[in-house]
Amino acid sequence: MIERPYSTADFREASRALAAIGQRIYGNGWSPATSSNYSVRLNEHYAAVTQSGKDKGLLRETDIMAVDMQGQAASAGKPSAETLLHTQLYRRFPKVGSVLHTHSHASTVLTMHWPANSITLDGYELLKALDGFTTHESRLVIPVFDNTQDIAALAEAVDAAMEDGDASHAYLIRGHGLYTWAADLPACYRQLEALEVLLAIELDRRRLSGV
Ligand SMILES: CSCCC(=O)C(=O)COP(=O)(O)O
Ligand SMILES: [Zn+2]
Repeated sequence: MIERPYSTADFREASRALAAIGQRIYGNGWSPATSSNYSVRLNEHYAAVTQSGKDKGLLRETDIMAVDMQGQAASAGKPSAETLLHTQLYRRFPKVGSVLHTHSHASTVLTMHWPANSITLDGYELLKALDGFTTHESRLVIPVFDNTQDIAALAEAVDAAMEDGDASHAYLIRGHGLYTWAADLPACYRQLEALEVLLAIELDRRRLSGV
């Protein structure tokens, strides 16, 4: 029997959980038209990630595969085209256990209409859903990176920004979407939900105030 470099039970559990969370995220409208990718760390060297091009509203356990931390396939399937954006986070932060990426209406409009290189969420009670935030008197600065089809270059740019201390919980890619990460999948989903709702609120506020 061939020994896998990760536990089969961990891979099955991660696949089951990712399929369920994908359907939930799709239901919120944040992963349309096969967009988005999701992952869970299996151990120091491997992660479970969505295969490329899967319909997230119909996501099944068999749509998940294993990759190493260089983004290379470690089980059957074609990994997400954006796998390097997941493995960059796992490599940089040993305590990160899950990464979720979405393509919401709010993140797309906010980053396309306003040319700023960051979006600040300030004073919201819902910020307390994020790890490390204990009061509404808080501020989260979310960096915005320009979109590119060169995912390796984008992963390097994100890594360089993190070396400078930017991007504590999430970052945005202009006209593309949101990446967020946390210690495990439930915490990452909670954070994603808070951020997507806050980005939608931020968009509404900007529209109402005509800025
Ligand atoms: C149809 S969305 C374009 C690709 C993308 O941005 C995305 O999130 C999905 O890519 P994947 O390879 O993970 O399916
Ligand atoms: Zn994407």
